[in-house]
Amino acid sequence: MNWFGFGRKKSKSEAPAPEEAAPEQPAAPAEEAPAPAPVEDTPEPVAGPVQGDALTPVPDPAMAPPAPEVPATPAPVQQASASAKPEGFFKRLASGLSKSSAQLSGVFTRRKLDSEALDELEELLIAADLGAATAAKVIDRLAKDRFDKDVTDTEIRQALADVITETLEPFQAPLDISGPAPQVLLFVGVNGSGKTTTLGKLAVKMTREGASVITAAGDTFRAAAVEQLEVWSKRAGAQFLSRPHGADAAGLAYDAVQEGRRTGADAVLIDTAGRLQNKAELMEELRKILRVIAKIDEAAPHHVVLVLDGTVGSNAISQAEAFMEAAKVTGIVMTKLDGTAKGGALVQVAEKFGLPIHFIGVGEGEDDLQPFIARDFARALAGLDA
Ligand SMILES: Nc1nc2c(ncn2[C@@H]2O[C@H](COP(=O)(O)OP(=O)(O)OP(=O)(O)O)[C@@H](O)[C@H]2O)c(=O)[nH]1
Repeated sequence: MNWFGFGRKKSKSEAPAPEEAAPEQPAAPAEEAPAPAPVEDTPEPVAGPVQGDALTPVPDPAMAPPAPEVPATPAPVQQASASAKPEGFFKRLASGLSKSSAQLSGVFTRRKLDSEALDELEELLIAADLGAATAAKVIDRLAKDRFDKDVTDTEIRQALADVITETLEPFQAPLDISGPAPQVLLFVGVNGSGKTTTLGKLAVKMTREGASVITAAGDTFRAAAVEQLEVWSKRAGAQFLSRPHGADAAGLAYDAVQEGRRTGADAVLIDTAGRLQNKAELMEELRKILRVIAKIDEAAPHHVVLVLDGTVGSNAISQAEAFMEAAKVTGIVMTKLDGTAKGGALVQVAEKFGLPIHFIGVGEGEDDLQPFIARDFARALAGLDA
């Protein structure tokens, strides 16, 4: 299954190698893409003191997830591949979501489905971050079919899985990068949500499927993020672009898209900062990146992927709202579903925003980014077998 939609590996004639493409495909025409750097958007001041401020937590609660761990480098390659091989796809998903499914198992102690049992069940579903609407649907379904009857644990889990599947199926969508090359993907989200890791994992998946990929370390304020992306890019065999610490991220994004055109790359993946001095500044930086990229290709970025931290539960909604306004988000990846009992929040996010869900993260390794399949997610969340 190809989850990127860019089809088979391109032949040389379809996707010229960098050396072949360069002379024929210079930078875009001057009126479309002013060279050498974006002109209207002057680089932001990046004086030394900014560094300290840039790392200061944002006061807005919607923008600040609870103290994420952000190591300087991604998980070692050996760890990633060792954890990837032995288990099947569903087993890995189920083990990733085990904390969330365990959270729901407190539900299934009663045998007779009377009003009290239904109320208790509803409360537990809401506490598991599934949201009131989904909880009510599960309760309605059970009440309709099984009220005052004995129910088994499996029957309740099945009803839950069915409702979640029906709710999420419309949002199951591969990341389609089959459009004109280079497809430009911008990764946005609060700091620590997993943007850099997700971008790295995607770069690995894409290059494995035969795509030529450029990565751009647009989080120029966090040195570790740049190093982290460089490691992932080497692992993926992707071309990596960065700029000195504190440099203008929009300028880097511009260069990356130009480079993608010049080399005939399939995809340009641009990381962004999750935290600047404040939320307004972060959003302005994102808008600036969008403006600058559009000077080269008005259809770019083709995808704005919002990376949400699954461990924050329903707070993911307020995080998403902030980015929705500034960045015209086109799809969602929810990460860290392995480390949380709040995986049910994905259902709320989907219902609220109605955006495609491309992938979910169930670990730090390169194979821990799984295509989002509603039925599998629902069954794993409900603690059922594949
Ligand atoms: N357990 C687990 N950890 C993850 C997952 N995705 C990312 N992480 C970890 O979460 C931490 C933060 O990830 P990053 O990719 O650095 O987050 P970021 O959004 O780029 O952060 P900033 O650069 O500060 O904006 C790292 O330790 C990642 O390894 C996941 O699906 N599961």
